[in-house]
Amino acid sequence: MDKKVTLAQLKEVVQEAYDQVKTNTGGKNADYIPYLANVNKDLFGISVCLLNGQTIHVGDTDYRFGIESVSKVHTAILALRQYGAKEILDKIGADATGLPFNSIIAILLENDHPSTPLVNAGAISACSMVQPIGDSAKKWDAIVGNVTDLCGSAPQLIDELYKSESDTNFNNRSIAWLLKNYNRIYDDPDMSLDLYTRQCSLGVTALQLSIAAGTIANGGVNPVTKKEVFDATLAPKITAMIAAVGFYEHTGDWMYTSGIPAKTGVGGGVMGVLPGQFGIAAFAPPLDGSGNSVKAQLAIQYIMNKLELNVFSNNHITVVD
Ligand SMILES: NC(=O)CC[C@H](N)C(=O)O
Repeated sequence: MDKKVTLAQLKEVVQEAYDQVKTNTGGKNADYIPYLANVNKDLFGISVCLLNGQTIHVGDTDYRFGIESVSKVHTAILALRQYGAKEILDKIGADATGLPFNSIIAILLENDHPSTPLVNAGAISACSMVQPIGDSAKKWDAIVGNVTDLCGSAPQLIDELYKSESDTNFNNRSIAWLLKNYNRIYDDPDMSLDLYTRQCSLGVTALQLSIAAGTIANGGVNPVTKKEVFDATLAPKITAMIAAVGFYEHTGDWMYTSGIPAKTGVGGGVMGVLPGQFGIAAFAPPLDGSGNSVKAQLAIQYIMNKLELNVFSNNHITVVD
């Protein structure tokens, strides 16, 4: 069913979601990365990017927060661009782990396979694959350039977060070297881990993330800059990965209750992709027990349900003047 909504009606729904969720006090900031524990817990913003490039934003959508695991999507796209869909499936995979994002057991259970670029193991593996192999500075330029193209503007490294995370990422160090043991790291393990840690420390806004989501929803063409960032054939691949594991061990519950493939990060960001319709992002630091922003989840669920949209239904909206 195709439903016509005006931009004003859509704005009203986003504003309602914001008003309903703003006072929620559930969850708490990530504290295993010291920087994140100190971010203002009351920050909250929602941004929607339509495929004609219009954006709707409410709340703190210009605040730069740590992109964290949402960056896994961006770098998976870069790896897909550089290697193609088949090689990424063979070398990393596109599977759900059903386990927490930083699980070591998942690597062992999957016969040494990192499962997907959207959990820590696969993301470190993806960073190792970024070309040119062996050149950390050029790899970093490629990672940042790709994030910039997807978001339509540049991210900024949050130095304090990078330092905080580098000083405490012992679990990820184990993952990098375990993967090396299984020949699943395709460059120097310490360099690959450092690139991963640095990309997680990029500061982005909810507005930027909604544009990145809009680029995926729009088949690889950035709706705002109109630049073709990646080939349209890769869009369903990356969305399939997000749908399979975007909320880690709670991905099934998330898809069931929200109907939108979305990826979370412990900085409090969530980025959702509704193919052919829009990209959405919400940001609020307090997290549930699995590291997913409580308010961002509620806000996106509210909007999807209110508009009666679902990636598994036949409902569409057309935004009219
Ligand atoms: N879920 C996340 O956002 C985790 C990202 C964080 N940089 C980590 O590796 O632990």
